[in-house]
Amino acid sequence: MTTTHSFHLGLKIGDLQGATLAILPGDPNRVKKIASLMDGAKYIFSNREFTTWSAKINKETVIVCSTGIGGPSTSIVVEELSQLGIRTFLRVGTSGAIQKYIKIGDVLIITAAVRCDGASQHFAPLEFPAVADLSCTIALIQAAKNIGIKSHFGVTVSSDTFYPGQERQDTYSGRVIQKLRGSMEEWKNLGVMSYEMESATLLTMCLSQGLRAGVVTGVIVNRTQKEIPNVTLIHHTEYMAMKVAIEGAHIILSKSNTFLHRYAE
Ligand SMILES: O=P(O)(O)O[C@H]1O[C@H](CO)[C@@H](O)[C@H]1O
Ligand SMILES: O=c1cc[nH]c(=O)[nH]1
Repeated sequence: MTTTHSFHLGLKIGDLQGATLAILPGDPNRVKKIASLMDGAKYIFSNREFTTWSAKINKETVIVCSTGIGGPSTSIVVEELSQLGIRTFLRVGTSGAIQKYIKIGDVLIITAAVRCDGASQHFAPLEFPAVADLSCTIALIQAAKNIGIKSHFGVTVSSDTFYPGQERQDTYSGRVIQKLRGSMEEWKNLGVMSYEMESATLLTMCLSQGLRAGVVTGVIVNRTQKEIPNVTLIHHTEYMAMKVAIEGAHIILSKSNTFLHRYAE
């Protein structure tokens, strides 16, 4: 199915100039920053939490579009951009580490997500795994290496809420419902790296519909030490994750990368 105008993103097919890859930050304020790190950054449209710019990598158009926070708005972005021709999605976001060995400022390449969201269940039953595309994951790992950033790869939990779903106790009510008490310790013991809020929806949607998706997040807090991130540490970490996403896009679009192309075709 194709459409000429998207209801939420406000995009027309011509705006994409044949782009097949989109970089998806959560925060609309990150869109211009990401596009400006590439060639020919151009504002396209903004509506609600969805801001869209385009830019070029090696003369090929790449779309940068914010998802807002959480699965429901992410699912809208993936649906409307895939209707307009996008086939590869790279999420770039922030996350809270739950393993002691992960430091603030490290980047996490997400291979799979624990589906503690609601939106992904509208696309595939819970037994279906939220797994990243292998070629995107390899490209992001290579990208972090090229840039010289410390990266880890593994699983994240995607939660619908920032506070109780990630077992934060220091809240207005101080209450975490019984079902979620001890959940952080459990994920930690199972080797999960982090919490964030969109990957499960993105990865489930893409894997179940023949689309490619990869995820890189910058670690802005370590939950084994602290509940709330320190805002002064966020910008550098965000910047490093953005650099990895752009370099990853570069690798994915590079025609000389025969291994990735053979794998993806
Ligand atoms: O920085 P972004 O991409 O928004 O990602 C993380 O930050 C938000 C919560 O503060 C959630 O969207 C979470 O997934
Ligand atoms: O702890 C964190 C940090 C960023 N985003 C999240 O969802 N959780």
